[in-house]
Amino acid sequence: MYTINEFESRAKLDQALTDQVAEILVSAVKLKGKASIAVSGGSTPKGFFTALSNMDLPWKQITVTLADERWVDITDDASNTKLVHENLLQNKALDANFFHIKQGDELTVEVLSDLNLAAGTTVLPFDVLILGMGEDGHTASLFPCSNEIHSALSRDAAPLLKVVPQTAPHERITFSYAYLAQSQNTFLHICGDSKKEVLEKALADSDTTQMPIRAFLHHESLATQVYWAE
Ligand SMILES: O=C(O)[C@H](O)[C@@H](O)[C@H](O)[C@H](O)COP(=O)(O)O
Repeated sequence: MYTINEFESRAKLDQALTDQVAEILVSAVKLKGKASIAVSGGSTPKGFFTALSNMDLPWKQITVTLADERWVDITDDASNTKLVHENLLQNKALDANFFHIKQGDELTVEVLSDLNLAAGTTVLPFDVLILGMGEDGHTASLFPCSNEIHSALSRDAAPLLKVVPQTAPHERITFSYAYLAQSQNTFLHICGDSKKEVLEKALADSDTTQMPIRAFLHHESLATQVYWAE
């Protein structure tokens, strides 16, 4: 299930999402002594990252990680790790912890196994998950065009998987649907009229392998909060 929140501007969306996420993270730290947030890459979240980085939160008790990553060097402009370090882990968020899902050069079975073990004990389940969405209805690196989509959407998937999209560059590592869907608070952050049309298409049908974002929108108990501005 889902709710749709529309905003007059991207700046107003960024601030509203920041306020909501900040409240959740503070409550989680008060309750558990720690909190975790998984964010997505792409061009949409930069304003949100900057706004959140300026919030006075208990950042030393908060771990930031990625819903997915391109398997490129973390100095590469395509790296989501680079994007997050340059836009979110700045200002007051400099003290936040970061869980690297890109480690080493090769995405081997051993690397995946180590990462799955580490993720299970440090960041899962996420207190906050920020999803984006591509024009093809992909989210995180759950790509409809990939050969791995069925396993990435299966309920018994491992936390982290390797995905090779056919219509987007780079090998990817992504958290699987089964683990992303355990997040305590899930937000879909999208902007622009074309993304609104993609959302309407996703809501109009249920085939999740065609549009993986549907697995979150049509989930029987997961309340995905859609934040949209033009
Ligand atoms: O690694 C990635 O690219 C993201 O995780 C991906 O899922 C992104 O959120 C969408 O492709 C939307 O990207 P834009 O915000 O650039 O439209």
